[in-house]
Amino acid sequence: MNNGTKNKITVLYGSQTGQAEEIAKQIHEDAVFGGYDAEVFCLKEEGKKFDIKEIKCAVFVCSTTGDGDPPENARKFLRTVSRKTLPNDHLSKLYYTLLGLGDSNYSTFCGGPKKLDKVLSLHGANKFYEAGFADDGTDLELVVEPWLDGLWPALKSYFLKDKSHITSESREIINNNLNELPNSESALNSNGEQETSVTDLSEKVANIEITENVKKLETTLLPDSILWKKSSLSASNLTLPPLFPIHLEAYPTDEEKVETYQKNFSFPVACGEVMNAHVRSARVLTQPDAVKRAIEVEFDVTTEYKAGDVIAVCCYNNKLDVDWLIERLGLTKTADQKMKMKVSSVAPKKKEVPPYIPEVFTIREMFTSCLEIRSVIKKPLIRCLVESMSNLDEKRRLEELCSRQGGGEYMDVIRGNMISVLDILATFPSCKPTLETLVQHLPRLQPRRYSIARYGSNYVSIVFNVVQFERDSNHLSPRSGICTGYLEQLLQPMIEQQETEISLHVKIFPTKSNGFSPPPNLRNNLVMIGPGTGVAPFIGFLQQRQERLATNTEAPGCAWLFYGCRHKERDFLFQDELDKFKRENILTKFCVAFSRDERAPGGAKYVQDSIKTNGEEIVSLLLDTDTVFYVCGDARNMSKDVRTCMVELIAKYTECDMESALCKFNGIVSEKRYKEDIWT
Ligand SMILES: Cc1cc2nc3c(=O)[nH]c(=O)nc-3n(C[C@H](O)[C@H](O)[C@H](O)COP(=O)(O)O)c2cc1C
Repeated sequence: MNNGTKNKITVLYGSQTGQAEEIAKQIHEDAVFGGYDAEVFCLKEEGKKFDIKEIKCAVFVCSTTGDGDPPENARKFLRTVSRKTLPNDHLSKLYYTLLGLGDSNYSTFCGGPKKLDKVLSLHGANKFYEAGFADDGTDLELVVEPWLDGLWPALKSYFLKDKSHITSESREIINNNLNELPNSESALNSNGEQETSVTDLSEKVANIEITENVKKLETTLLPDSILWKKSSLSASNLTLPPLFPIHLEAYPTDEEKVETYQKNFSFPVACGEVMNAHVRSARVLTQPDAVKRAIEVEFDVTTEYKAGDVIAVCCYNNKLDVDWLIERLGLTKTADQKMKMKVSSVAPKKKEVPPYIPEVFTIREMFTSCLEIRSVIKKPLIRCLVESMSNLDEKRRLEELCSRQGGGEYMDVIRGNMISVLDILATFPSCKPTLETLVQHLPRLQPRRYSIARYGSNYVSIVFNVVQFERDSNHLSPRSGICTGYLEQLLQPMIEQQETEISLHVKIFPTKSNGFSPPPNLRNNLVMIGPGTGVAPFIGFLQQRQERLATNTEAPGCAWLFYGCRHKERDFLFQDELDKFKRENILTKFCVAFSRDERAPGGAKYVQDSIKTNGEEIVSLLLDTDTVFYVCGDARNMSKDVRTCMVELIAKYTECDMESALCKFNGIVSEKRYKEDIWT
């Protein structure tokens, strides 16, 4: 990749929850490694750290938030460059490319980066490499990796050649790269976009689900063979990704150790300090025979929260996983010694120790609280692991999995089974990576975000389901989700004793708004759709409505909740609270669906069945500009089914075809009257 001369690249990012920022910083690092004179800035630093009019070659990485909006830290930049007083071609000296991040579960896919792309080109900027739009709803890597593979040759051409030819050439590069992947749907069209429609999405999701179920079964039946699955590449020549040297060095120290979580290094999503919140109470909301266990935990807080706010919980890796990893790496003897980390003296300039690694740490603590040891392993780390292997068969298999030719197998075997570095270490005994390799390659352990349910001047509560994964290929105990497993284990003594004498603390912090907050006026009609733990934020919405109603003088709009769970007697969350809200007319309408109970004829199974039953009224609310719809919960099925249901109802009750109904529905979304807070 070394480009010989010091050509200058500026990487600019707009990021709401940190993914675009992370990718931008990686591009910057790779560019420096490749010999470019590279710099990286957040878009909000325009006018302070960089001046867009002075930049000749920029790589933008930008995500989407809210309903197709640019991230908060990109908005001022967009306003600045599109100021009416500026000449139309004021960016004509700028050559740029753009990587957009979005999620096709949302109705305006990649709205933020597409806006940015449009604004840049409207003001005369020239594209030297086709934009890529990556989908967090399926897998960002599907587009990010081939886009990055194409970026370097495109940059090289840009610095060498006549710029006017570059766009079509680079489009070819990225499409060729994408076509190598199993999911050729991801190839970009001539506008560099991935288009999706409501129906495309539900088909795609159905297919993913079927494959996932098959894979789950394979995982359970043939745990040891997932990574050894017969490869079609056994006779192929392989092209491996570049091998980045390890530039970190850990060494023992006698220095004093100060207890900090990830060195108190800031989280991009934070909008306030991390606090060690005291746990006021914890209770299980479901019955013991429920399929999923839902827990509500209440924290004492000093920051005032309001309905619709989201908090982040700092979590820790599972102790069994950490112990196993330490033993597997042969680090048992040194695991509790005080260590420091430095950049090795032979490393290229500008390399640094990850800023979230504490000055003085123990290996055990670092694996517990700093690194994602369970996240899906990425190709650059696999490439590094290859170097550490002595067994040739094992080595070849890992080479296949990280090779360009093995793109399909990587997606299928590694991503499809959520294979982590632990699984690789368990399957390939000759793999012996150093501690430094893992610190350099494993991502930072991220806090997990939860919408607040109940709130008061000095407390908030959140609700979570304990996520259970079937089992692992490495014979460790069945595992839970990282954060929900951590919370469940921590809270268990309090749950069992049903008292608050036990003193527990959890590190939490407030996060930037995601736009999912109740309408400003009580006169607005409110339609809430939240099955399962998706009901949590609506408890806060209803609590706020109750407070407003107590002092209100104007006529309030309606408040309608569609809720769903499996069994009335087992997992009906907040039943007492919701019944009370209904009795007191704070909730004006309440529809509940039970998916696994014997139903009376016509009884609803899913929320969308209840919505259909009330179709005419729902459509009149959709068309009423005083109404806001909120959907919270599962992105894979529920949110898509509800959206399809809304479009079908519009078609039926306004007597139009599906295309015009979809158009009307999209209009409602862009008016920000249909909001979603969904997760996969
Ligand atoms: C609250 C919220 C709203 C979002 N809204 C959209 C959206 O309207 N359209 C879209 O394509 N993606 C949307 N996304 C998906 C993000 O853009 C995607 O997950 C991206 O990878 C996040 O990158 P970031 O961490 O740099 O912000 C949304 C994500 C969140 C959490």
